[in-house]
Amino acid sequence: MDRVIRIGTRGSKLAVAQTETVADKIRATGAEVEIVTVTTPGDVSSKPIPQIGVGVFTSALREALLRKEIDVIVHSYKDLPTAPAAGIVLAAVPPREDPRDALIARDGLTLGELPPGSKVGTGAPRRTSQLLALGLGLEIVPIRGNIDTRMRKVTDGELDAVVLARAGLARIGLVGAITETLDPIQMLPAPAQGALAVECRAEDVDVEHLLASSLDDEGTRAAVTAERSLLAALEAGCSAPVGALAEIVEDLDSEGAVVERISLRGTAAVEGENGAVDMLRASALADFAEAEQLGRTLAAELLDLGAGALLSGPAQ
Ligand SMILES: NCc1[nH]cc(CCC(=O)O)c1CC(=O)O
Repeated sequence: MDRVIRIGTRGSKLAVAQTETVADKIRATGAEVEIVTVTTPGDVSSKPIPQIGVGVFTSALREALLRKEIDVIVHSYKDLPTAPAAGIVLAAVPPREDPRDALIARDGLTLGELPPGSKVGTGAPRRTSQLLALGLGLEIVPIRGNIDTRMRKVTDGELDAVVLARAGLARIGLVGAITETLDPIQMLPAPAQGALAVECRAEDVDVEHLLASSLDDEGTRAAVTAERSLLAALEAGCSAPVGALAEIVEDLDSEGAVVERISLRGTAAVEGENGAVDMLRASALADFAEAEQLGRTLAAELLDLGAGALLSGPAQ
């Protein structure tokens, strides 16, 4: 590569940390890399995400990419809208971090140890509905802001606990604060949680190849494709009460040879009786090459169960 590759990132500690890991991998190929910080409306406003609009964090970066102010974007994959962006390709999906959600509670408590009435902070309808559906009598308090701000609410005693993505905490060196990593049986992560999406301009073929060869992980791409296809087929976005987790598992084919397949679990929150929250759940297995179809199949099953009437807005 005979030019400097400019990677755009949001200014948050998490965004910068994940951009630096990607930058290091690209530098290892011998290419020269520069990191450019782009401020997005989502960083400036403190309103709840559903009010600012989906994709607030990504649009500003994508506009800068198309204006050629930057050449590469590193996104938290789960924050991307499901609709494709014109002129932009997903050049690489690097190996995923642990996709699970994590609890950070006072006094080292786990979810089951929090007494009824405990205040748990989260701004995500998906986390809110799954927490409420556990029937623990928790009081969900809407919060947002970066990871440090959310954690401080527990240290300050304003909240008993917060729920955050384990991957984000790991990337900024804070896994030590986790008091429980939540089992996906209790809390299915957001589609693509823990994964990164590395984009470039569609016409920038040299950069696309460099990113694909130095960063892409086939297994992560397949898993995330299945999860996001489920989300898209439910016509839901990144702030929907939808959880999904795909895992690559070993299975035997009809001749007894070991093959890799994709196992997908999904959940969607709908309004139950008397304003209660019902979590619909379903699972399915498919061949490795059928990720996209697997997501659609599972979405169809959830729709059959009643997922057409997803809880809307922050499910408080
Ligand atoms: N919506 C904010 C956001 N986007 C990505 C992550 C964490 C890292 C990841 O999931 O890749 C977070 C914070 C969180 O949910 O705790």
